[in-house]
Amino acid sequence: MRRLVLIAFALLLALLPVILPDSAEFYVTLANYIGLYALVALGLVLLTGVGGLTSFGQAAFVGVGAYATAWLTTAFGWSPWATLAVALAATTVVALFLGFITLRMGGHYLPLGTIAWGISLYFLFGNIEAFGGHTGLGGIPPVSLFGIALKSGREFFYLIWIALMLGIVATQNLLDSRDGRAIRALKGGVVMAEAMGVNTAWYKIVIFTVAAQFACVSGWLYAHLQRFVNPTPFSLTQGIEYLFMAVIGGVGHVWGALLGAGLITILKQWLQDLLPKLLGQSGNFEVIVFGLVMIFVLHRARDGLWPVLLARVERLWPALAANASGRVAEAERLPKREMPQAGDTILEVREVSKRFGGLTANNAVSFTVRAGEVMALIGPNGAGKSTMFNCISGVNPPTEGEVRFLNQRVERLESREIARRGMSRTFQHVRLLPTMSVLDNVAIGAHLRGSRNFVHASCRLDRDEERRLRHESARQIERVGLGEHLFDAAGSLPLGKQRIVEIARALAADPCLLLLDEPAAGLRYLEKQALAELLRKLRGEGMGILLVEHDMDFVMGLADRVVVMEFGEKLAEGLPKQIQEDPKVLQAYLGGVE
Ligand SMILES: Nc1ncnc2c1ncn2[C@@H]1O[C@H](COP(=O)(O)OP(=O)(O)OP(=O)(O)O)[C@@H](O)[C@H]1O
Repeated sequence: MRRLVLIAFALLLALLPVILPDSAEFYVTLANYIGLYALVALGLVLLTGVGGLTSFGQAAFVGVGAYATAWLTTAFGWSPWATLAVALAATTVVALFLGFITLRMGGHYLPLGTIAWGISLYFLFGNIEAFGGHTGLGGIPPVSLFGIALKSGREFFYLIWIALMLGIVATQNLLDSRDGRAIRALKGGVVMAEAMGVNTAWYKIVIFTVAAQFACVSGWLYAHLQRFVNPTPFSLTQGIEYLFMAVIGGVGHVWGALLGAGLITILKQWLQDLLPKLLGQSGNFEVIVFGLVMIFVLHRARDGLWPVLLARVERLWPALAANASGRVAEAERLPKREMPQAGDTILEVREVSKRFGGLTANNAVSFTVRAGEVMALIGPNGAGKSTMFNCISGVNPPTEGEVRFLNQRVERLESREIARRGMSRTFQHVRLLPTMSVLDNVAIGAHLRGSRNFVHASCRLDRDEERRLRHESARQIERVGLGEHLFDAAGSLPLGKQRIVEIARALAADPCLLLLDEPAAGLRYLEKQALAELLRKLRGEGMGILLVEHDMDFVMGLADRVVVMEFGEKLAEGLPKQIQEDPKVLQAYLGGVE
């Protein structure tokens, strides 16, 4: 049904310039500007809405696209299509340069950084003599398509809206892929994604560059529509307006870009006409009202208007609602990693210490884990167990000591590099992406088992691999007993089940060493038994399992060996029975447990 609505929308768009009379030229112009703005806002939906990276500087990239073509076509007589390629290349270079500098900054430094380069580029356009200074450049030739020069707004309409629709489809495809899951993890899930092997810095650069290129195409189109450019439309004010469009439309929703651009463009135009008449004097009153409307909308609909609108429409017309249950298609199994021999030492922790300022969370701790065994790390609260997990998995490297995984030192490697070698983990404080389905969350675990990149994803050339990744993820979810929750939002499950989803995610990586941080917390008796059964099975398949757990019955019934920690130090190590009888352990930790 959704497809039908889209086709109807596309038909309506295609007919618009034909059915509008000559007297309605204004509406064609308005539609052209909405299309141009929506293209920039689309980039911001990806960058800010989905990726969580706020940019006020997109107007500057619009300027790069506009000035590149204005200058090259007027000064050197280049064809506009050649300048498009150059403009995109120039934007990529500028975006990579600015991205490398600014994307490292967290918190409010990133938006400030984007403001800084937004202003710099704006003044650069105004101060380069070849660009006509603040007066600008005129005489830009029209774009020709199949020998037809697109001189009128009506002709140009098609070029703008085809570019926008292609952008929307490509962005939607991208978000619905392996790379899309990685991008969606950027907002609030960086540590988890890195531990699953995702190179988050790379994906930040990718979305930054893609958003810049959408802006550049918009600028290129703008220059050939107007046939004249000056720096004004590329100022910081316009950059802020683009951000408003994305936020008001619906930050995380691709169609929100179009809604936001449409609403803001029409509202501004309407207010510009209406307010001077109402107030009886001219002035920029629309800016004041516009600001107040923005605050009101942001207050009432934090995720923007698209989700609100969609929910309303779906209530009135239920057939339009997306099918949340979906289906996981059969697919060929992904190749499996070769497992080490059962009994081989796969992890060796040697004299590992971790200090946080004056606090020593781990002090010269050593132990090993073998393939095909369950090693439990136990100890009272604050003993340093989770810190040890972070040292081993590269999330927070040790201050001193060595961690050897599969006979190679890994203590200075990034967590994604360690994940690539076959270590996978869960977190004590569950790190799922709550609005994403259980299936999508688990598929992040399988990230390293795919190789198709964002270009393949945008063009839908990744479907075969994607089917295999989803099939494998569904298999792991079934395996941990959550088959009926495949399409539920991960955040809607009880905490105990969310922990199990984390185990499925870790298993989707096909690890040879599994690090589980309190997997049984929040589980009922039968669920714990099922979990213990699963872990025994994995052990039987040759997997090494390192387990932090407070439930002593669970640990003692499952573990092959136990390491006890207290105050950051190793207190004891041995078989569960030895540990249970060790007087030091009984006194310091187990106390009443017989
Ligand atoms: N990032 C950090 N910065 C400063 N101190 C930290 C940090 N992480 C852990 N600590 C401290 O290190 C000590 C060990 O904490 P850790 O979480 O490793 O213990 P734990 O054995 O896992 O405890 P629990 O069973 O309660 O999870 C605690 O005193 C904790 O406050």
